[in-house]
This record gives sequence, structure tokens and C-alpha cells, in this order.
Amino acid sequence: MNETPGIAVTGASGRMGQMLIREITESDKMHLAAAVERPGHEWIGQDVGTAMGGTELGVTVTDDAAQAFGQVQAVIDFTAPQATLAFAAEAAKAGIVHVIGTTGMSDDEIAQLAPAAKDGAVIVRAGNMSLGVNLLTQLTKQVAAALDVDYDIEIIESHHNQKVDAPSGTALMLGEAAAEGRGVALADVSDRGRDGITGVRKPGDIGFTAIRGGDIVGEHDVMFAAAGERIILRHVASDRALFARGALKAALWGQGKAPGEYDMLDVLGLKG
Ligand SMILES: NC(=O)C1=CN([C@@H]2O[C@H](COP(=O)(O)OP(=O)(O)OC[C@H]3O[C@@H](n4cnc5c(N)ncnc54)[C@H](O)[C@@H]3O)[C@@H](O)[C@H]2O)C=CC1
Ligand SMILES: O=C(O)C1=N[C@H](C(=O)O)C[C@H](O)C1
Repeated sequence: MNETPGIAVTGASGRMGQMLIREITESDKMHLAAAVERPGHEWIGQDVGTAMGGTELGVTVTDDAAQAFGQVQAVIDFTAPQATLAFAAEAAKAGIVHVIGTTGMSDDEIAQLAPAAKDGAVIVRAGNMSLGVNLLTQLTKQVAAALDVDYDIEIIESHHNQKVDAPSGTALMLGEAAAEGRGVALADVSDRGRDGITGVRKPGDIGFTAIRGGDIVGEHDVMFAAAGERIILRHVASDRALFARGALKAALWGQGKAPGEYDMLDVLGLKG
């Protein structure tokens, strides 16, 4: 019998799902106990290892999240907003850790996670699970607090051509951090999707630009642009394993924690 925490991966066939499965099977601190895909997916009923083109892992892909979550200590979920909301409700019923990497959730959808956290799920959610980006949010907050509105803040993100949401979850985390540093609400100053005769830039706005192309894993710049100088804070991810390792860390960190909503700053001890 395996004494390490059992982990379920949702969206098992996805870019992050497969990366997570590889990282979990290589870890001696946890084991893969379930793999979930959406109903009708061609992998349902297959061994997840062979479906991925490798050796058998002894875990059959299922679309029954309730049953899968009943057998595990944590679920790691990089899927889509509506799927994540359904998984949060099931994680609450099972009383397990729900690590959420899914981005593109609206404010209303994020608010819908609260009942699950109240009812028994230990939710750890972040638009980016890497140490580097979470550190960058703290640096962004500090720099934004130190500079006045003569420094225009622009967030530029680049991702692969299959990404479906914009701005990225990371860009929004960085925008929130910059707004917090300035003591304003991001919703009041956010400038997204410029096109046509936009008028001149409003002082104090935080601008967002999204680039999509090829196989870019994820790149983020926070630019502070003033007359005569620019300060640029940059993070470049070159391997999705980075995000997967952060998610594994979160799944272990959440064991034994009280139900509630947490983020990667809690996991990494960077809050302050
Ligand atoms: N927080 C972080 O560090 C990171 C977050 N992401 C986010 O993770 C999400 C997934 O990204 P990718 O893996 O690139 O996308 P993907 O499209 O390759 O994978 C998504 C998977 O979710 C599955 N899925 C959708 N609905 C489902 C349902 N109801 N039940 C079970 N499975 C379902 C799909 O079939 C697919 O296999 C995106 O929101 C992305 O932005 C991606 C990388 C890092
Ligand atoms: O979809 C992706 O690929 C990524 N999504 C996350 C985001 O929206 O910021 C994290 C990372 O940049 C990769």
C-alpha cells in the first residue's frame, strides 16, 4: 500500500495535465491515483500512461470526478472555468485539497469558489504556480509603490497560439500587484484591448497587451515607462514543468490545512 498522498489530475490529456502526470509519477512524495477527462473524451476508459504514449500507469481515465475525488487526498486542476467550478463542489464534498491553475475565470466565477472553500475544500488557486512569477508580483508591488503616476505601467504577455484567454492569469496577477502598490483598484485603472482612435493614455492607467504565437510557454514584462527611462521587470518560462512542480508543492502544502482559499504566496511563504 502506498502511504504518500494520492493525487487526481483533471484535464489529464491537456498540455498541463500530461506534464502534471509526468511530474507526479517521478515524485516519491505523492502518487497518481486518478485521471479525469471530460465526458466523451477519447481517453476515457484507457490507461492514462498508454494514452500518453508511454508505459501503463495502472490508472484508468474516467469522467466520474465524484468517484475519483473520493479516492484521493488532492486534485490538481488545469482545465477550464466551468469545469473548475464543478470540480470545486466535488472537492468540497470529498474534503480534499483542490489546486486550481485554471485561468480565464471571471470575477463572478471566482466568487463562486467561496462556498466550496467554506464547505470543506482546501483551495489553492494561482494564475501562475512558479516561484519566479510569484516573487515578481512582490517586486512589482514594491516598484509600483515607490514610483508615482509619471511612470506608466504596461503589462505585456506572450503565449502559444492555443491559449484561449487574455490577458493571461499571470498578467492579471501582476496588474493586481501593481494596483495594490499604487493603492488603487485594478478594475478602476485597467486599460485592455486598445484599438482605433483611443485618445491619449490616461495617467495612472495600467495597460495590458497580449501576444499569441507559436509555442511560447509564457513570458511577462511589467514596464514602468517615464520620460527618459523605462524599468522592465521580466519573467520568462521556458518549460511547463515549472508550473507543474509548483502545483505539486501546493498539493502537499495543503494537506492538513483548514478549508479555505489560499494562493501560491501562502505556499511559498512570500506573503507580506
Ligand atoms: N496557473 C498556472 O501556473 C498555469 C495555468 N495554466 C492554465 O491551465 C489551463 C489549461 O491549460 P492547458 O493545459 O494549456 O490547456 P489544454 O487545452 O491543453 O488542456 C485543458 C484540458 O482540460 C480538459 N477539460 C475541459 N473541460 C473538462 C471537464 N469538464 N472535465 C475534465 N477535463 C476537462 C480538456 O479536455 C483538456 O484536456 C488554462 O486555463 C491555462 O491558462 C496553464 C499553465 C500554467
Ligand atoms: O495557458 C498557458 O499556457 C499559461 N497560462 C497561465 C496564465 O494564463 O498566465 C500561466 C502561464 O503563463 C502559461
